[in-house]
Amino acid sequence: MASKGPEDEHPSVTLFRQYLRIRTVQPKPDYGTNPALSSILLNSHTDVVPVFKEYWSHDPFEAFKDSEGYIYGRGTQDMKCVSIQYLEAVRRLKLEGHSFPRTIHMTFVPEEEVGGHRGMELFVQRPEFRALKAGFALDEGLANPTDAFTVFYSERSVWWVRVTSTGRPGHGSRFVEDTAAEKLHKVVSSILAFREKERQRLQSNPHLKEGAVSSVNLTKLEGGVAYNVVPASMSAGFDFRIAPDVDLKAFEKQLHAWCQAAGEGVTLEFVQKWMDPRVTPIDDSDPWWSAFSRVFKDMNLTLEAKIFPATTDSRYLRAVGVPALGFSPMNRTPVLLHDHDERLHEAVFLRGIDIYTQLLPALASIPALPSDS
Ligand SMILES: CSCC[C@H](NC=O)C(=O)O
Ligand SMILES: [Zn+2]
Ligand SMILES: [Zn+2]
Repeated sequence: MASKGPEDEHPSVTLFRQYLRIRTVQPKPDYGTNPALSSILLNSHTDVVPVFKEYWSHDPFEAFKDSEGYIYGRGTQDMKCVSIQYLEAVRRLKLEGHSFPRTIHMTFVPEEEVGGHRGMELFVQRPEFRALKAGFALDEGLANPTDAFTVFYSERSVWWVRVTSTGRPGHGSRFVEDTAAEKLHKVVSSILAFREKERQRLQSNPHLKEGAVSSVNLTKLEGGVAYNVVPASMSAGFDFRIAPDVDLKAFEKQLHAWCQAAGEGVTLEFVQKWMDPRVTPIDDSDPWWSAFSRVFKDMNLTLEAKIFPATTDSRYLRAVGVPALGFSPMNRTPVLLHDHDERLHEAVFLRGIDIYTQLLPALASIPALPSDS
């Protein structure tokens, strides 16, 4: 038989035959026609966050698809969709016989959900990363419930701060002076007042988006041994997300000042402390942005540029000088990352592949730039 359809063929054979169709013929193999130019890096992380299975309508690891076409599963939005969309767009472009001046690399990295410290943070320091010669990167974004797509050009700096207050212990029935709890309460009040100020600033200005103001939440309280023992030490944990225009040195001083104002024996330590916020240019004079945004104009799609409210591996890429945009092609989709019933409609997923199929040629065809030499 000359050619069997893929339906009754072993998938390994199909894959083999697809590989054979890619024209890697010397002396002009089609794996990026101008290796002197910097490459396009398509990054995605493979890890996902845990689930509370009992709150899910379907098993979060079964990839259940309902009768309307919604696919349920941990990672449908964050960000297994994007990994497969990259692969499918590249596969489509290869099957159509395209090749571009710039090489396209895909990285599938671990550990993003716990800070990327043993993932992208290490990888960007490796010679293997430098060998990729990445000139521009795409990484994850967020869904947008409206018709528009969101793209992220920066992100807030994450600071996880543990404030420890020490004071005099004693019997729970007495007015003990200088307790750890009183002083911790003062710091908590100062920080929550800052939180309220930022919340009001966001609420009162419709032009401001979530990522443009700083946020903080009190996420941990630790201390105490018994109801009738005043503890000598108590601590509070805070998750700060600091807007990219904030002077971080000055903000750190402010944190110390709040601790000092609470009294003696109040100290702070950092569990996460990002000090290098970067902004990827999004003006039309920037060739990467110009190519990226032009595709949306040509496809008649609306694009909203924002600051990512949380953190992604893009920060490590930007910090080593690779301009990165956070983009997950999910419009008309509620933001359900890390949530119960995380899901994505198959039509939105498939449309995302179409978008990458337009985006990748545009980015990989940008002619030589001053930054390439
Ligand atoms: C600093 S480690 C935490 C990384 C995590 N990233 C995605 O959710 C976040 O909380 O933003
Ligand atoms: Zn993610
Ligand atoms: Zn996540």
